[in-house]
Amino acid sequence: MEYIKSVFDLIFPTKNLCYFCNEDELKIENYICRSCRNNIEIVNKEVFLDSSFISECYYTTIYDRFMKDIIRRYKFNDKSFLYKPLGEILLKTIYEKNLDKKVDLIAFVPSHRRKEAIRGYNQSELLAMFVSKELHIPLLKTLIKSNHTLDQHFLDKEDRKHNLKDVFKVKRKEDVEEKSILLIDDIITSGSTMEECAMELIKNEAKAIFALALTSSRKI
Ligand SMILES: O=P(O)(O)OC[C@H]1O[C@@H](O)[C@H](O)[C@@H]1O
Repeated sequence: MEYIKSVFDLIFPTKNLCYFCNEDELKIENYICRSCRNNIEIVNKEVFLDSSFISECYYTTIYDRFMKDIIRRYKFNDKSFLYKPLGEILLKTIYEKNLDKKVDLIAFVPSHRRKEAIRGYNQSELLAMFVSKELHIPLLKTLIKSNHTLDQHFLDKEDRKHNLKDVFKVKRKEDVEEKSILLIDDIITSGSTMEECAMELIKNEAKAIFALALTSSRKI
């Protein structure tokens, strides 16, 4: 029996490892341990953006020190594999708000190809891919970021709007026409990123945009 367990551990070395804290634990659920699960405050909250392009906008967890650290590691410390537990977390809001019943496509906030080349991945695309696979709803890849811009987190609210003006483009209008789309990002702060993406999708005759982020540092 011990022998079989050792062989199993060799084949699946990360089976009981928490993706967040790396501890070895038996009660791993959705890739994370009980203690890390307890540290995440799921709120499934609606954000009111005063937008003519977004029908509903939500975030899943409170932006506390724990979440801030997880997102920092996911985006800046090469921990792309965190898309799995974070994708599971997003699904909670999707089911709670019935977003899976409301949309035809899953989209993500694109990053500029230069930024993606440096980071090696787009964190929002990985989340959207995970959600698309779980829900069996097609992934939309037609929204692109055509210019390299300053990172939003260096800017104040007013500059965040101007920074992204006209940078998102739909490559093929026929991909979005008459479609209801779930747009995914990691974090909402001012809401400008979601708004600019949604505007481009609606300009290309998408039917409705539902926005969802893991968390929000916006004061509402
Ligand atoms: O546009 P706002 O909501 O202010 O800022 C959020 C964006 O800023 C980036 O760091 C995040 O990845 C997200 O795309």
